[in-house]
Amino acid sequence: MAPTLIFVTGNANKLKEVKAILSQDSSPIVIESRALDIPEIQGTTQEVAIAKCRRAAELLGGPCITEDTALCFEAMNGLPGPYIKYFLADLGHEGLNRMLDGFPTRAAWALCTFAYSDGPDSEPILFEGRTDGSIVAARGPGVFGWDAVFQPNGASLTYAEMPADQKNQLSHRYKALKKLKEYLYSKES
Ligand SMILES: O=c1nc[nH]c2c1ncn2[C@H]1C[C@H](O)[C@@H](COP(=O)(O)OP(=O)(O)OP(=O)(O)O)O1
Ligand SMILES: [Mg+2]
Repeated sequence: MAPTLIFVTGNANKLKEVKAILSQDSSPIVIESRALDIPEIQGTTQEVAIAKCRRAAELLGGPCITEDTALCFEAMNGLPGPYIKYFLADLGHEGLNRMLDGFPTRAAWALCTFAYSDGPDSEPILFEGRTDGSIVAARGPGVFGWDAVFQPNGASLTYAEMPADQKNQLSHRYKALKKLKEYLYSKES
């Protein structure tokens, strides 16, 4: 039996991608979503992910997964990282590009951290996926976050320009979800 998991997120685009990535598999994990507004602390990506998942498990009173996405600029030692949501909201695509003007590199990486908790009394476990690329002038539809300004290494398209299946085969989210899936299946057997 494929496990049913509650994915706590307020982001409809994340949910859509997670469902699409899971459906690439023959025995998919079934996701049910819950949009709870959970405050996010400051700290490393791991600290932010653990605190959010722990709180989600407390609120639900049972097992759940959460996901945190960071966008890290090499020129800034990994910042904005987990704070990218606020940088994007205030600066937009153009402002993110301008942040890197005058720096020697526009290299960046997208980092996805899934957290799994067995319930309110367990410590969340983390699964990370990273895709390296660079920050470019926006190309493609501005539907999902910073997709239009992130071009993975080796690709000629930004995340936003790629067909969904292409992004879902190389993305930070795909790589992290693969590790989570392996963990859940090994736990079952
Ligand atoms: O693949 C992605 N491609 C482009 N943009 C993305 C992606 N994944 C997350 N994003 C954006 C959403 C938010 O502006 C920030 C992450 O913040 P983050 O706290 O993880 O997401 P969120 O608050 O929207 O949803 P949640 O309720 O799951 O915390 O980067
Ligand atoms: Mg969030």
